[in-house]
Amino acid sequence: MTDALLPAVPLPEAERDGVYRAILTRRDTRGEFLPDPISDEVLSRLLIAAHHAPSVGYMQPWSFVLVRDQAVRTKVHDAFVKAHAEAAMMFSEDKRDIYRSLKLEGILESPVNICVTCDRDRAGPVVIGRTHIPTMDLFSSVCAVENLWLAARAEGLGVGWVSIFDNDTVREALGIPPQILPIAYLCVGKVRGYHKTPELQAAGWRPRLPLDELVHYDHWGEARPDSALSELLRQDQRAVAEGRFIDERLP
Ligand SMILES: Cc1cc2c(cc1C)N(C[C@H](O)[C@H](O)[C@H](O)COP(=O)(O)O)c1[nH]c(=O)[nH]c(=O)c1N2
Repeated sequence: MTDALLPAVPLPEAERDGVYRAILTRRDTRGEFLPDPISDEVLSRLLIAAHHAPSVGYMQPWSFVLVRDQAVRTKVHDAFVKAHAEAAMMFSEDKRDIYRSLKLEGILESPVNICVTCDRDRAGPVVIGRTHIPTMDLFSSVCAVENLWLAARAEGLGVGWVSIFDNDTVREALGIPPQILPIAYLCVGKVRGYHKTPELQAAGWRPRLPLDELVHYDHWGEARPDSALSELLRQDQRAVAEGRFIDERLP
């Protein structure tokens, strides 16, 4: 079986920059949603992006439940409120007030919610690439989520992932059958704008970690802080933080 190869050359500069721009300015959006509906044309493009994600054994285990119905969304929101109160008590006292002050969902304000699921039986019991690591199908659905998220950023939309609820309550609200796993509950819509830094970072919850310290060489724990790559990683990360990456760090 042969298939013509596309030339493996970099994308034209503006397109390449656009990919990096989408990645670097993508945000988890919660409090900025506008009620404007999303057109079917845009929604179709987002779903096309999601459907072209990589998947283990080409399983394409995902499905997408589009949720606009207010009654259904209210059930999901109720589940969030309950879990959110429970979650607050799990954090140490010094973090509890910050946690409670964070806006962590846009279920009712966004015009559409999309639940991305995983059908673990979609390609039969034996799947190329899942034979020894059974969770690979779950990760494939997450790849679809990230594709959708980046496409939404390219379209000027916001996406907020909500995972603070009991999954079975959400499954019941959406009528998802027992053999299908809800993977991601996404709030999608037009937004007033994107925060420049992740909200949890701005709130002092956690900083972005130094990338060069997350890279190991040949063996776990083997660091090369003085290598040329480590220095580049530090410079590139600084350039991202200062908004100079696309202008200064791409050739
Ligand atoms: C699997 C998973 C689950 C969640 C999230 C993300 C992911 C990947 N995030 C969003 C998360 O807080 C956010 O991605 C990080 O704080 C980084 O911010 P940016 O995405 O870069 O804006 C998220 N955000 C939120 O407000 N409520 C939530 O329940 C969740 N759940």
